[in-house]
Amino acid sequence: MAATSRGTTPVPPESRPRLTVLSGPSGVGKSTVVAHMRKEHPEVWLSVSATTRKPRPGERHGVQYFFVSDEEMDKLIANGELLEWAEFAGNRYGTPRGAVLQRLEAGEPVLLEIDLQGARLVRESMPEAQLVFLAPPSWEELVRRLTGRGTEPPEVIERRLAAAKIELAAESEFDITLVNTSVEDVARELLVLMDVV
Ligand SMILES: Nc1nc2c(ncn2[C@@H]2O[C@H](COP(=O)(O)OP(=O)(O)O)[C@@H](O)[C@H]2O)c(=O)[nH]1
Ligand SMILES: Nc1ncnc2c1ncn2[C@@H]1O[C@H](COP(=O)(O)OP(=O)(O)O)[C@@H](O)[C@H]1O
Repeated sequence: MAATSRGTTPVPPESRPRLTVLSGPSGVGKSTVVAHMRKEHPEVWLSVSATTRKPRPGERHGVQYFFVSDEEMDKLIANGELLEWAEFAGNRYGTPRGAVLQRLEAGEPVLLEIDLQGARLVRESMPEAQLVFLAPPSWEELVRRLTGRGTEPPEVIERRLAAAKIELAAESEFDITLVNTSVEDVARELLVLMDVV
């Protein structure tokens, strides 16, 4: 039989790594943990979402997000191009479907960093996905991190903290909770959960 490269041979569904979803309140440290994890394990594929949020200083189109207009987001939704999408604190965010399915089919570990509403939608459409909740060591520490990041004005912080209360109350819907006390520890635990180490 002719040899086929790994990239072109779909891995049978039963031996594919599961899709992993990481959720948790804004400011808990999701991006920090994921960046730490991918520094040592770049093979972990992180989906890049589309968002109508404006870029923060230093954020680049196609890296942290695909920054799209309201009209472009309308089209992505209407054309069924998103695996899930949700409105969070006044902006829309969605996961491009095609890239995620391709990576899973190729047998690569895939990570989505999305909000609670998105995690619930993934649970419905892909029940085999594992849902991981990243929790802060305390409410006070969450407020400190979100405020200390200095990327949002006070009214946006208020909105995100209001969302955080709802998200923290939904922790039990997740398969596992990791408390973000140490970035290194959480990154390692996630790699274990994703079968990468
Ligand atoms: N449902 C959904 N949520 C997303 C997506 N991308 C990002 N989010 C979530 O949207 C929320 C706000 O993200 P962002 O504005 O980048 O703020 P940050 O997470 O506090 O840095 C976070 O909970 C993200 O996990 C997506 O594609 N779908
Ligand atoms: N374990 C931790 N201990 C202390 N500070 C942390 C920790 N994890 C993240 N941070 C800090 O908290 C802030 C929010 O982290 P970030 O990764 O942007 O959160 P999220 O992506 O969940 O919104 C950042 O300033 C980050 O440096």
